[in-house]
Amino acid sequence: MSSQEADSLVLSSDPLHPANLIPELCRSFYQLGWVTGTGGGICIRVGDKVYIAPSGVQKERIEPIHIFVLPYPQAPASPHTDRVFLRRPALNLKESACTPLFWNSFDLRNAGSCIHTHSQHAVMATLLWTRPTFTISHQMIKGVRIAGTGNALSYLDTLELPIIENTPNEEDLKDSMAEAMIKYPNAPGVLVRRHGVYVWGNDWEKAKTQTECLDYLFEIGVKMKLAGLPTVLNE
Ligand SMILES: CSCCC(=O)C(=O)COP(=O)(O)O
Ligand SMILES: [Zn+2]
Repeated sequence: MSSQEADSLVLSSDPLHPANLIPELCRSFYQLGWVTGTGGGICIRVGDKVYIAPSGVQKERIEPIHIFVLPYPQAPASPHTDRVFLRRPALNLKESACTPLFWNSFDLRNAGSCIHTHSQHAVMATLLWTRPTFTISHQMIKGVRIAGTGNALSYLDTLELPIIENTPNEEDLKDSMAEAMIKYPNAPGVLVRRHGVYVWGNDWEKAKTQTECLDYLFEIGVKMKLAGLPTVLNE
């Protein structure tokens, strides 16, 4: 593929093209405090193409020409096997370090999008819930989907979200995230202690609304815990 053809994968006048959406969504996530200080982000998969932002850059200033495009599926990359790209930015950029974790959402949940936030609500939740899961019930948040079923969590259900331990080694985080996703098939996301959360959806809209719902529940859950209130009734 020529570099002109490769660039055409990220240049579109359609505002809903993933290469236009990722910069726009990252700007709004920055306003929410989800991608402060370069961490966090979103990837979008449309069929056999995955669109990913660069690593370690101000996420609120990304432009379409900064977006990486990878084929899906592809053999898992390791330090010894290079990742395959359909398009790389001309600048000296590297794809998001979250790429292996985003891949978990495609491989294990057939996701069309995955969001990673460093929201302080998520981080506080991982500090106040010392067990391996965050739990909350009896909240009028109707948008939380039970992964795999598409059904919404009801007022009476208890949301249980796994918390994995953070590690400086992203390969370890990939494996423990995958283990948590297998152990908690209904969970719509995975919290990472002292770090943030990964949330996925069938498409970017669902990943975004899931993340909004979960962030609301983290925030209110943290406030309830700090006020000495139980977050799960009849526990
Ligand atoms: C184990 S993933 C470590 C990277 C991370 O958590 C993060 O938020 C960095 O994101 P980037 O897209 O800037 O590589
Ligand atoms: Zn992170």
